[in-house]
Amino acid sequence: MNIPVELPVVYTTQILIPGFILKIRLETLKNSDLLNYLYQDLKNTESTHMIGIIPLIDIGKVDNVIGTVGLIQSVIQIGSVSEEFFLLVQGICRFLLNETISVEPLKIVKITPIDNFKILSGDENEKTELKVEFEKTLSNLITYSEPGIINPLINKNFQKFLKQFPLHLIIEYFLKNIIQITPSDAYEILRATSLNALVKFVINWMKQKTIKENNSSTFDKTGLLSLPSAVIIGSNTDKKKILKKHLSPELEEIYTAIKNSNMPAPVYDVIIKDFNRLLKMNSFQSDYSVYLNYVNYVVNLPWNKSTKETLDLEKARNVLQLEHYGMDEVKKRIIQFIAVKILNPERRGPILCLIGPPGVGKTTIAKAIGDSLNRTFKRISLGGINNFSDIKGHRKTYIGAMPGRIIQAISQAQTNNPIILLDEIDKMYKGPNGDPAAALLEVLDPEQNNSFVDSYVNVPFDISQVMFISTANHVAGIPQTLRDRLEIIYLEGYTVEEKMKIAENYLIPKLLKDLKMNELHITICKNTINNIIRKYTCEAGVRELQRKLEAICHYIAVEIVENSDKESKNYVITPESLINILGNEIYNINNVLVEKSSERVGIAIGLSWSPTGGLIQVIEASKIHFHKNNSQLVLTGLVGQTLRESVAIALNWIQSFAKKNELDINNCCIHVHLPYGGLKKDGPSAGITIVCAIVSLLWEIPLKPMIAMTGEISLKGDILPVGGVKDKILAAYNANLRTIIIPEFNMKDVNSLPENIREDLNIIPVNHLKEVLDVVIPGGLAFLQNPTVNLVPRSKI
Ligand SMILES: Nc1ncnc2c1ncn2[C@@H]1O[C@H](COP(=O)(O)OP(=O)(O)OP(=O)(O)O)[C@@H](O)[C@H]1O
Repeated sequence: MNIPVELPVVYTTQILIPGFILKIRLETLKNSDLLNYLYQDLKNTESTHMIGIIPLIDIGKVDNVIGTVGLIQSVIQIGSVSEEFFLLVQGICRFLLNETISVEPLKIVKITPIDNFKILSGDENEKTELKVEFEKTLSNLITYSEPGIINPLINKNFQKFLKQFPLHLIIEYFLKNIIQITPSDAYEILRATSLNALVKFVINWMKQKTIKENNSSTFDKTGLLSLPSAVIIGSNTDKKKILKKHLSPELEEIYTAIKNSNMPAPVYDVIIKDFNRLLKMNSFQSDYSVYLNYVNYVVNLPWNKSTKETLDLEKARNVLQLEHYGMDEVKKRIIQFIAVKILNPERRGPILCLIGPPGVGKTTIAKAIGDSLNRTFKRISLGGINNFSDIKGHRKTYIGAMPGRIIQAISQAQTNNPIILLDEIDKMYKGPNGDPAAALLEVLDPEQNNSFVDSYVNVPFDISQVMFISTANHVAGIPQTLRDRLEIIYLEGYTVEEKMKIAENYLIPKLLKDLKMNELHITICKNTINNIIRKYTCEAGVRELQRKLEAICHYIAVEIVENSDKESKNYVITPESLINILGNEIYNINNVLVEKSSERVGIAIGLSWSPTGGLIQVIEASKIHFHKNNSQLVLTGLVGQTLRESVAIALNWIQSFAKKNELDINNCCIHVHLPYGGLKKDGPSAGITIVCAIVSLLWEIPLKPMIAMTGEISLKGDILPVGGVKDKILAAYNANLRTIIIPEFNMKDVNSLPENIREDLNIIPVNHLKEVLDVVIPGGLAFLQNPTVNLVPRSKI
């Protein structure tokens, strides 16, 4: 195929690699010139219909920019006037960008195609070494990896497989059929500009998947393993004793493992003693299995096995950038951490703690940190733990004794320097059997953790090389002593726009890959994603959104399977089709109330906070003419004690304010309701919203439209600070509310909002209820104080 030397190029978040097809989503408005060009190009049968696809991460770079020449398979437009269109592009070959020829209307560049992937380069020694390493790593992978990674047919006949096919085809087979390519892998594969580099990539991948990689490589080097010298001297007699006795295959295996374990001398002595005790026991004795399991477990801990860490800023930046949208603060901190480690590899870094609402990517970014450092990743869920032994283990003599979670994670990782994620550190609590937080203190203390003693293992194990990262939803749930050891990074919820980008570029491609669905089967329009976010989810993160997208894919899967003849059909999911797939809209009620708030009296828009992030909480007030208890207030909407008190304070303040302004409100009964009656609500921050709703009702004037508010009130009308302001502002922003009233004390929270959002908002700081009323009442405070200043027509309740 002839590759042109000049090509129009586009930058895309997803990465196209040769031999693969990619569906690219582009905005029509921004890419209208490209669209016109493509239509002309497709009409012209002589033309080759090619464009260059360059990773967005390389935008602005001039040197060493590698892209892929893509053959346009089709241009998909949904409807006649659509905000977006899709390109189906097949990756043909890599290219090196030489120079930019023009920028407008299309970016055209001069390229040099790179197409040398059939043979290895370099001298013969180099080539043989690479081949031998590939074969050895594949053999290790087959022997030690978890089942299912490699096709069983290759497992059986891998020598034949290696002989039968040339190396470049084997590599291609790996890339297309075995490796689950992540975005950062795709970038690395794209930038591998020779067969040698691709082989190295596959070797590295196989090493990561080989559970006992370090174990086998130490065997292979010399075939000999030395014991610590102190033990050799001290253990001669032990050896004799052991050799005298005939060992069962089980014990023989443990003995070999002891010899090869490379454990420190004092530990070796302890274990040999236990092993000897085992030899003296009869296998029918009740203790026998306890000692057998114990010795077996301890011996197989990764005493001297560590993964070779990659400290490469460029690679780390790419992995973090390509696998997660946004999260700049965390990414910046990780890059600093790696830079410090490059300068001083011995330095122990801080323990990062990522705090944020559910589904904002805390766990997955921690995993990406593991990938960027090439360290094994293990997650320990601490949610619900209430026992000291969960962290520190039980003594082996207990019935059903087990090591603690930390040692279990290290044992599973089979390396002494994994990244361990302590997930949900705020959800542990103290139970009758001790405080797990106290045990964690020892784990995280750099002074103590080089000789951490798990009660089950009962000998010191050095966990100082482990990198701990923790996550939590609320800082308040973390015990103070633990909090002091952590470097806290806060993650905010996402805006609708950010969620859309995450859905388009991360969640949908990942889902289709996980479900092994062909990306060509399904097209989810931008408007559809927007509708799902607004009407079917109510969250700060993207977990619910991910579930809804998954539900759509499952729905299409049934269609594809039931109508196998339609397999090549592209299912387009439009906003209208959502009702069939996801059912009725779930979260639109609040939006309706928000929109109606400007037409009716007695409605104010408040902001509340829940563990899932900020929420819009409309508050309604209406008059009822009598109530059976002669009380002045009816309060509904599953409200708690603090909220109840806020309403009482609000009424009290309004009474004195009304009196001063000669309005008699003593003879009416007011009903205050907080919609979503099924959800419990509490807290003091609804104070100002309640006052505004009741004032609007009593003075019979609708509030100015689309103003959201939060703030606690005192009896004298002062506004007190509240919590969760950042999340609340984000919720207001996502609901298209751009004017937000907050307590002046909380203005510091506004600084940590992303700049583009801050600029788009009109945030009004207030100190007193009168300032609030001056903002929300048409005509301002003057209207309330002198109702004859009738600026707007009064409406009826
Ligand atoms: N910025 C982002 N870019 C790409 N994907 C994201 C981003 N944020 C979240 N996700 C995706 O959302 C899903 C949920 O993320 P994750 O499980 O890491 O959330 P979490 O913050 O750890 O939640 P929890 O507090 O409930 O444990 C994952 O599939 C993750 O990949």
